[in-house]
Amino acid sequence: MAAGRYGVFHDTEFADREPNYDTARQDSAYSKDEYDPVRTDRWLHVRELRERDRGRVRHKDIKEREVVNSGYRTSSSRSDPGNSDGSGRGPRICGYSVRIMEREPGELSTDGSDGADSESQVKNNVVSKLENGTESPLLTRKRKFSPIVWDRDDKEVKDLWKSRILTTTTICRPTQLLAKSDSQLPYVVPDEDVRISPVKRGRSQDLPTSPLRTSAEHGSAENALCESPVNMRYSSPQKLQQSEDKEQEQLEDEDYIPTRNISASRWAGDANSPADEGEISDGEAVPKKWGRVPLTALETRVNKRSYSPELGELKGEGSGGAKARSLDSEGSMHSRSSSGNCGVENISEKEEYMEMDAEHISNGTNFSKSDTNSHDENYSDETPEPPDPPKRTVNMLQGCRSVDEFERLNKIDEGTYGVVYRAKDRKTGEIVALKKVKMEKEREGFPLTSLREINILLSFHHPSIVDVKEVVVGNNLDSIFMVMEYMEHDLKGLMETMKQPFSQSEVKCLILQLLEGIKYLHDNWVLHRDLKTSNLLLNNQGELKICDFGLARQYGSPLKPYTHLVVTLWYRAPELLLGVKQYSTAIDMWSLGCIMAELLSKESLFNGKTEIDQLDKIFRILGTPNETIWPGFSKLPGVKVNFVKHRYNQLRKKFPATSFTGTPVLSDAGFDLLNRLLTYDPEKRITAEAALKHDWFQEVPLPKSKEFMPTFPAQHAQDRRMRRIMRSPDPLEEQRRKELQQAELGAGGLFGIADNWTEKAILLPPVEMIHCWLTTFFSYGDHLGCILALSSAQVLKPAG
Ligand SMILES: Nc1ncnc2c1ncn2[C@@H]1O[C@H](COP(=O)(O)OP(=O)(O)OP(=O)(O)O)[C@@H](O)[C@H]1O
Repeated sequence: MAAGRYGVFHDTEFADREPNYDTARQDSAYSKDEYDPVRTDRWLHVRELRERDRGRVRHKDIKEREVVNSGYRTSSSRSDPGNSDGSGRGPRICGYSVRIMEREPGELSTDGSDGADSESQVKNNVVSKLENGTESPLLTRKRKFSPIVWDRDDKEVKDLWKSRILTTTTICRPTQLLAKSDSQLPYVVPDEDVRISPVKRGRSQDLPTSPLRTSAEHGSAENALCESPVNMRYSSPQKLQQSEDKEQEQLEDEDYIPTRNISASRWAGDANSPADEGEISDGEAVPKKWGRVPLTALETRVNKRSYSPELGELKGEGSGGAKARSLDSEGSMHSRSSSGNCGVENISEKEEYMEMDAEHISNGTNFSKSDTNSHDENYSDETPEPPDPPKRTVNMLQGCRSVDEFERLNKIDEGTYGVVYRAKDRKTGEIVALKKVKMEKEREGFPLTSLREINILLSFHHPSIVDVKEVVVGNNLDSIFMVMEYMEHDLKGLMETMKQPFSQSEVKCLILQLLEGIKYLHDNWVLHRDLKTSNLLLNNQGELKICDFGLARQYGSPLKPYTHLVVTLWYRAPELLLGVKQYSTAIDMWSLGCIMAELLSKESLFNGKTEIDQLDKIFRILGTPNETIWPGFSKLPGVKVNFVKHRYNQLRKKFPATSFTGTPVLSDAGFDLLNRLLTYDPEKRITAEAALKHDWFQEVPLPKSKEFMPTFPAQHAQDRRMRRIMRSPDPLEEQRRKELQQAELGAGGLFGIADNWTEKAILLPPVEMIHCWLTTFFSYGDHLGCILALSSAQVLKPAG
């Protein structure tokens, strides 16, 4: 038995808790030395070095991608990864040697099949693979992607960027950014020294070796492009360097932004092509679909001085970037024809583009003669201080689809950062979810939470992570929508409609998928930081997907201090509640423990009203921690008050092994997993990787296969949020409702005034809604829409 966590509590309740520590991350193959930044004589050497290293990195990236994505491509299908018969049976439960016992319908058999008629087939497909020593792709997945994440707390970043961020922001896929030629760059035109993101360059070198590091230390220009999709005004490199240094001094809670290795990104590929799935086809990934440029504002003033080293890089290797560039060449300053057809590759354009790029590379000058402030010129100059850069106006919206191409069906839900609609793609008929980024509170630009979310979701691709297909703009040109795959349910809403909680085998199916998604995130150095049942989506194919990456962020080693005000209270780890700022993946694992308990019992485990109350609720059930079970506990910032000493862990009472009273039951193995997830000491808390291998998933009842998961009536027929308000006594929800109703009064509609009215009305409790309808019913005249809107607003006021 572990000496740690529950040492002071009842022995019977804490059998063998020794955590599994052999789950250290696998660092990438990149060595530190290999990517030491080129610091001196930048522009005399940087191109040469970059080209040389580029080839080397690219080669590695492609190789890694092939390995990594070959697994994920399989798993990105609707069936489980590794399931070659497409039956959805996953390979994750491997190597069972369990007796066939009573099984729930759809429960996986001991060989990982679900016991359906194709059991033997699955056995062949899955088990033989394992016998051959081939691991599940999910288990062999290595950290690969490096999304662009705003790495400071929002407040900090905002303060820092106040003087920099324009009121408009550009959201681009990395390939789109790269695709821009010098003169095309309306986004960010960085210098070697101009770090657009609020990153401390020096600190970023503390990072473990990884593909992230590769690009972080290489050409900063391309990195900056990717790091910062925010438009900014430019000062001279020196000025910026000075201000940057100042900022560095000022910021205590500094984070780094490990920059991405673009060639490792799936966005080097085409969303439609195999490359979208991470495959490199003929050495070239074709980002047809993402040739569009999702932008938020019509016009943005940017620095004319530009440099785009990624152009040569991508072209040189013939990877997807070349085609992306040809697509994004629309609207460039080279008077390339703007076909408006974003999804069609124009070969001649591409060739022309490449020629220009070659010239650019060989001559060391910008290929646009008009771009007098080319990067090269600046830096080949003995005096690096350039004249104030001329500004230009660029149409930012070219190539971006309009939200009008979607037919709005209904509002699904409204969160803090966005309103989510169900909509239909008019062209394809596909049902999607549109998440509108809330802009009204963001006077200074694009919401950072949304930037984070878009960056991560566009970068990541995993069956357990909701897929963002593209970003589209609204008619006002100041609204941005994420087009996501549509999921029928979220687990919170679903459980509210269920009479019985999920069975153990169903919970196993859900938790396994969740663990796979979390493992993927953690392997890619991302913390979700807001895992909760309402952020877990479920479709009628039994697939679970994590959504809402607004609080997600990258982390590194050594850990940096981050804000502890993350994670919805009920799912917040004790170290966060106690003010720890250097936290890591364990915070997500705690949330997962809360989610597991909630799925089993259909009730939230710790539903505190305040942070203190939350801690109290945790301590009451798990016992009050102490130095023995959590070394360092007494020194935590929040441990100033004397907490009531609860000596016993009561968790087993909540989840007994057997029950005659309807209390949810949990086997010893299941209870062990739950305990390991809810371990106080974050160092000892189980990791996603270890949890995936936990015995609970290998004992009967086995996890249900996805296709045998129960289906539920679609929730989209009504506004999920309203339904929750009506049914849920959740005080947090109530508070949220009030805030949202306030916000609604000032919020503009998505599809015009009438729609706005609908939106407002639908948020109202029934009586008020009826009142609203009556009011508007008697309205008349040409300005009906306006009257309706006003009426609804008036009715809404008292409710707010
Ligand atoms: N792809 C999707 N398909 C269907 N429903 C979705 C989808 N994405 C989100 N939703 C619904 O919208 C709700 C809010 O979405 P999301 O959590 O992304 O917004 P948010 O503003 O970030 O919320 P929060 O306030 O929790 O941070 C979810 O709980 C879910 O019910």
